[in-house]
Amino acid sequence: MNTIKRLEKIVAKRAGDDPKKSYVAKLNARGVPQIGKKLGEEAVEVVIAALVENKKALIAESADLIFHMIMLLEAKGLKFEDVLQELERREGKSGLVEKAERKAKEK
Ligand SMILES: N=c1c2ncn([C@@H]3O[C@H](COP(=O)(O)OP(=O)(O)OP(=O)(O)O)[C@@H](O)[C@H]3O)c2ncn1[C@@H]1O[C@H](COP(=O)(O)O)[C@@H](O)[C@H]1O
Repeated sequence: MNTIKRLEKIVAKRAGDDPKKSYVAKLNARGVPQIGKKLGEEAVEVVIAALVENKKALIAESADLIFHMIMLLEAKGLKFEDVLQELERREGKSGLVEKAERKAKEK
């Protein structure tokens, strides 16, 4: 089983545990708005690490970001696999082409 899947299992298992004993349980108990807030903070920390810190810091902040993304997806009944499927669906289509098509539809 890969790392993401193992982590998802842990997050799902811990979600309803005692908030005093588990970070996942504690944040999960605060609901989607707080998980989302934390995710946003971690995204900012990734950008700061990329701009002014070293590669080790960027890796650590990226891990925090992905971990909290997994928590948010779990809270919404989704899996990382759902995101991977969307990325796979987009494979082979340039972002520039996709945007042009979307803009044309909006007209
Ligand atoms: N991968 C992670 C993981 N990554 C990051 N974090 C926590 O996410 C938080 C990141 O927030 P910050 O960097 O802002 O640090 P903070 O201490 O919260 O800072 P402030 O909020 O005080 O500003 C820290 O508390 C980290 O410990 C994680 N907590 C848990 N996991 C995984 O989840 C499992 C279950 O954890 P528990 O639920 O705590 O048992 C663990 O075994 C790990 O596998």
